[in-house]
Amino acid sequence: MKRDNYLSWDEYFMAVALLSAQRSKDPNTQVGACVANEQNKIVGVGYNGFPWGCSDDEFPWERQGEFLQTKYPYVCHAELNAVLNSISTDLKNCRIYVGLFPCNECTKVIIQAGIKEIIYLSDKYRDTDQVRAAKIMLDKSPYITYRKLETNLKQLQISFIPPELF
Ligand SMILES: O=c1ccn([C@H]2C[C@H](O)[C@@H](COP(=O)(O)O)O2)c(=O)[nH]1
Ligand SMILES: [Zn+2]
Repeated sequence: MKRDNYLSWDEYFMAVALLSAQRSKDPNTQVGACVANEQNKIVGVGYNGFPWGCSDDEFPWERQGEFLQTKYPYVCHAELNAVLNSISTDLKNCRIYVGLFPCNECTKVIIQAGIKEIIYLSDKYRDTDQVRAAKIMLDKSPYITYRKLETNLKQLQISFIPPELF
């Protein structure tokens, strides 16, 4: 008989997004994104980080202070990276799984890429103008929907210890 406690597709893709977020060097918010196509194949993943060649050790991770001395003008958002890292430029009918509700800039990228659904976990910035603007666009566009991930999972444990050593 097959196992019954396997991950659903939604849980699996969100777990990939959350695992990708673990690559982020952002000390405050680590965001991951995973794009899946209609065949449930992963076609792109990404996390928030500085652009290629911009050193994690040289660029600022500060949140406050003079704008150019903060991370905000430099960091590439997870969703942008997932779309840019994808194997195709046409993501029509794909879904994007994100740990954090996308900002307005990422939302524009997601809509323009042809992605049809956003599945998110946290909406911690719901009261910001960026997320409000994102939702205004999403609510107007007939081509895309969004929903919060429904799951009973609280956490997922991954062990690097081979089962025979338990
Ligand atoms: O749509 C989004 C919004 C934000 N991010 C990234 C950008 C930053 O690295 C962090 C947010 O930092 P705070 O310290 O929480 O302001 O999240 C993203 O990847 N996608
Ligand atoms: Zn964004």
